[in-house]
Amino acid sequence: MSSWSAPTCTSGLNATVELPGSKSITNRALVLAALADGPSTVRGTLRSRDTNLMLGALEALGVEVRVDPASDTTVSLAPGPLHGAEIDCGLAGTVMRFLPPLAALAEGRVRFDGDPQARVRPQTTILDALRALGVAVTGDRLPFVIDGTGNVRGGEVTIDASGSSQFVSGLLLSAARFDEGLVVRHEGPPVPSTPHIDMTVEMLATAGVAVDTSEPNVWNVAPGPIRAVDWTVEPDLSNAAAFLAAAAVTGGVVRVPYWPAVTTQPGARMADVLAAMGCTVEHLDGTLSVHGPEVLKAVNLDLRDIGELTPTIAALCALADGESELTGIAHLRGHETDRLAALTTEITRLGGICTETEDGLRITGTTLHGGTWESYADHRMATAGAIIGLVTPGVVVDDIETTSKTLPDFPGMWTKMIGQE
Ligand SMILES: O=C(O)C1=C[C@@H](OP(=O)(O)O)[C@@H](O)[C@H](O)C1
Ligand SMILES: C=C(OP(=O)(O)O)C(=O)O
Repeated sequence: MSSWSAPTCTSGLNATVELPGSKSITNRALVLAALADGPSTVRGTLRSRDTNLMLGALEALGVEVRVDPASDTTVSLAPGPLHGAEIDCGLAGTVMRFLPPLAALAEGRVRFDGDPQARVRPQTTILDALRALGVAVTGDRLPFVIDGTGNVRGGEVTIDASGSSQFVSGLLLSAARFDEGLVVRHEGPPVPSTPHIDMTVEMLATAGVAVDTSEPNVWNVAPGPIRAVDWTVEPDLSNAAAFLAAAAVTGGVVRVPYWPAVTTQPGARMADVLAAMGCTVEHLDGTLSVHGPEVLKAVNLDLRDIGELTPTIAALCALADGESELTGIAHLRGHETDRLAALTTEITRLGGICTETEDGLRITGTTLHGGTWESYADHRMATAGAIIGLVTPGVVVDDIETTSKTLPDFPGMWTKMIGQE
């Protein structure tokens, strides 16, 4: 774990940054390939800790994984009979929530564990759902065990998915392979990150699985095969958000090529957030360009749909002119770390003004000073520290390596962005 002196850049930023593949799309494509009716290829695969853990888990469960020797982002998967395995989830929500339903389709004992911080992330909802469907589950959080019998009855299940959209996505991804398919009903406070559920439904449709979403908060998946697909993964727009934020705080320009015209990725909404904060945003010929303003404007935003962008947006608010209010994000207390507490502590440590509310943050922009910015093993906390450090001399981000959860070389990309004219 090393300390990283965040580089400063107060003027002249003018860079084009190409992002690797989306974590969320990659890990869905890998799961669907593992359950498909034939071999699939995933192109543009993100190769980061979260996606490598997914690949390792699927291989351990009996899927044949072949990485193209000419390009490690091209990965072919051939499904085989699923069997018992030991699965390391690391700190990846997508691994700990997407794989238990798939493990229930394996024949044998599947043991799940992960990082110490993963052991406190919410997990019970999906394990109780599997129990209700007749699956043998031991434990409520990591570590837990699933004794798969090779098939799952399916039917209907009611869950409270207000803690994470991944409970819904995890069930839907495997549901077509359950004997009776599955109807998932949500009852409780609103489900967060619904664009991620749209992503699941859209990718299932591409694989020939129709999900009936005509009733709000109900997802109905008929039983049937999951078709093998050759997937091409879009660039990760939530990771792009941190680089675009660099333009916003420095008054410079950052361009991200291959920005999809239409996407379910919540990161695409960063364009609107940046525009609301006073940036000039242009989407032309597949490239998104952001030109930062002289003074960043404070904002009042409901981030329930796009919660994973919060650390990036909070960093901008800490440097904006006035008081910002970010709401709809109580569930961030169950992310990689308690992000509301972590952001409040770190912004305050650098002289900022940030308080936690019941479901979000209130941040008043001010001039910050240097100091240590703790990452809490959270990739997006680390990148938030880098954003503040661009215009605040003396910011030292601890454990910058934690960015490898979803980006293979964040420090290299960041330095290159600053040096590029
Ligand atoms: O399904 C996914 O790929 C994700 C769903 C969201 O989780 P929550 O609903 O827990 O916020 C998001 O924050 C996470 O980064 C990725
Ligand atoms: C919440 C996040 O990750 P995970 O997939 O581990 O939930 C995130 O990447 O911001």
